[in-house]
Amino acid sequence: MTTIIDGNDIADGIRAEVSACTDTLAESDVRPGLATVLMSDDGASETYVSMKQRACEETGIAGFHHEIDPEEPAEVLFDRIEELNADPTVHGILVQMPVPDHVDKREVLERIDPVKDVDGFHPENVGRLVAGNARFKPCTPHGVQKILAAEGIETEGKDAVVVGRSDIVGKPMANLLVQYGEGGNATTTVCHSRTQNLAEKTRNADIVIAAAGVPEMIDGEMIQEGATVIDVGINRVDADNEKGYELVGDVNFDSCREKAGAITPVPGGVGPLTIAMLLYNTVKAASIQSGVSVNLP
Ligand SMILES: Nc1nc2c(c(=O)[nH]1)N[C@@H](CN(C=O)c1ccc(C(=O)N[C@@H](CCC(=O)O)C(=O)O)cc1)CN2
Repeated sequence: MTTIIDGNDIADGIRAEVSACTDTLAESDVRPGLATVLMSDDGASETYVSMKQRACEETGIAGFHHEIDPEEPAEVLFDRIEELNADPTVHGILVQMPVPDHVDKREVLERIDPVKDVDGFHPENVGRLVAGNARFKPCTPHGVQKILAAEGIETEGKDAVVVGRSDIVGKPMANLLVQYGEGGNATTTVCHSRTQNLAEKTRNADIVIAAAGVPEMIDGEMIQEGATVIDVGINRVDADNEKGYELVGDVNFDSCREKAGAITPVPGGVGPLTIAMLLYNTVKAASIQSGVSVNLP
């Protein structure tokens, strides 16, 4: 029997833990604050930041939303980041990706104060993650670890294949899987657009994590019987419905669902965890900056 993993259910559990932490912080008059910055008119990005702001409201976090016209020069964004770095009511700063082409993404990430970098993308936080001393684990890969733990899926000694090498998912995911400790100790292969014989690699994997941004690229022929299949892809494809699009993952769900031991759907799989882990990191940032301890599992 294949387990269809319910990401909303797992995310709800984490949100409840976050709410308990905001209650603890409130006893010391600390209210975690998250600033989201959107410099884009992409519909998906607008949806994600409004979901993040709503999630803040629901868990006792103060949300501050900033929009910058995507035509503005990069300096406007850099100045805003500097203001947010200096604002003591803001514990976490998130610049929604992607930013416009004329803005250097790396410079954006480097300008965010690393103790407020709740995405975990600043080079200092990337270095800490690789060194095995993470401050903020990037939200989506951390969410995948939470899914595996919640479903009792062991990673130790298992063969894991990550398909995709993005800074947001692929690279940090592989780094987490090779760390010592729970959710790590996996023999990890990273595949990407130049990988030859991809199916040969994925077919040997106990755990396949698809994060390439290519709709339905992993099909049933590419996985082994009983494999865990985690679909990180969220692609909008044209559809004849009210919205004009539907969401599909990087995994062909129908072709993999019978063969997999466990599989995440899209939507309702990894996506909700991305938001939940952002709240988790925001509470952690508030705890670090205020010196008030919270119980974050
Ligand atoms: N600064 C960042 N930018 C981006 C990140 C990130 O972690 N930090 N990740 C992605 C997108 N993303 C968050 O921003 C994200 C994607 C999907 C979801 C989600 O909950 N998806 C739902 C479906 C939502 C819908 O209806 O469209 C699901 O899968 O069930 C949350 C966050 C890129 N940018």
